[in-house]
Amino acid sequence: MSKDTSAEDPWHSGGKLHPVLGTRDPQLADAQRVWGEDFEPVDLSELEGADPHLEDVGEQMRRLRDALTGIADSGADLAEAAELLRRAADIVEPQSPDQATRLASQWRKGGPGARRTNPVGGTENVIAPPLRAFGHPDGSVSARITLGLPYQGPPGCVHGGMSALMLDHLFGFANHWVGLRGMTAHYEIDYRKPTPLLEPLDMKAWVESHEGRKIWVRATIESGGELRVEARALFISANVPLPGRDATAPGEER
Ligand SMILES: CCCCCCCCCC(=O)SCCNC(=O)CCNC(=O)[C@H](O)C(C)(C)COP(=O)(O)OP(=O)(O)OC[C@H]1O[C@@H](n2cnc3c(N)ncnc32)[C@H](O)[C@@H]1OP(=O)(O)O
Repeated sequence: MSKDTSAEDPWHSGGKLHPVLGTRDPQLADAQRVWGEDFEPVDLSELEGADPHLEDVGEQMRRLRDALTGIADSGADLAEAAELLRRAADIVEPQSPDQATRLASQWRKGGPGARRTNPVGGTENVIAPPLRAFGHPDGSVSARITLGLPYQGPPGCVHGGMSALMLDHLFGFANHWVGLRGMTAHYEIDYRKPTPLLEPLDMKAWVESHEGRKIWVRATIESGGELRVEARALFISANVPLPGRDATAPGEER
């Protein structure tokens, strides 16, 4: 059976998807018409963290990131913090292999790939919000996030590039959730209303159709029940050479 992740997120209580204004709300029956009667979304559960200390460092770095942005006029004394951070960097840097080595290590057979380090959902990446996606039995995926000052574009609003980044990533999950995989080839986005900082954003993405290597996807961002951003993209199934390996073996792309 398909996995119902609704209990893990209060927004999804009852397993009902939040209605999306102005767009079609795809249902399991629709998905089955596209994917066949046997349609069953794949498991999108999170990977276990590699190291609790690494997870903790990521969490503390994000706390700092959020606390530091816009602090300049507050009169805060940052001398001790700067010294502690210098010491932390002095401890970690000598232990960290060069980036090419780490890249190859991520993509070793059975490795995590970029799941824990990507710039959108990676809990080990300080620039990631991090966004967590949930899959639904109707074939869509969703995420809820409240973004703070580090992601500001227009005054009090989310940077449009950040919205585009998050939705592109969610497209990837929408593909994955229904057993497809591709790269963004063409991407269109409409910013319908400003997207606020400091308020929950409800994101949703789904595969609308696919034919051969082409996968058409759609996504939305809502806040306060209002549509803020709508996006459409064409993904093309493609294999990418894996860092540190001679060639991409079939079935080993990620
Ligand atoms: C759980 C995992 C979560 C992770 C989420 C991560 C999501 C991240 C998503 C991304 O960020 S992907 C990174 C950004 N994208 C890229 O870097 C892709 C760069 N582009 C390419 O590598 C190639 O253009 C591509 C592989 C997409 C296609 O090249 P190909 O040489 O394999 O295909 P080709 O150019 O022959 O096109 C195949 C078909 O697609 C069509 N096509 C390709 N690009 C198109 C385009 N831009 N617009 C419209 N149609 C396009 C093309 O016309 C053709 O149609 P027909 O078969 O009908 O002739």
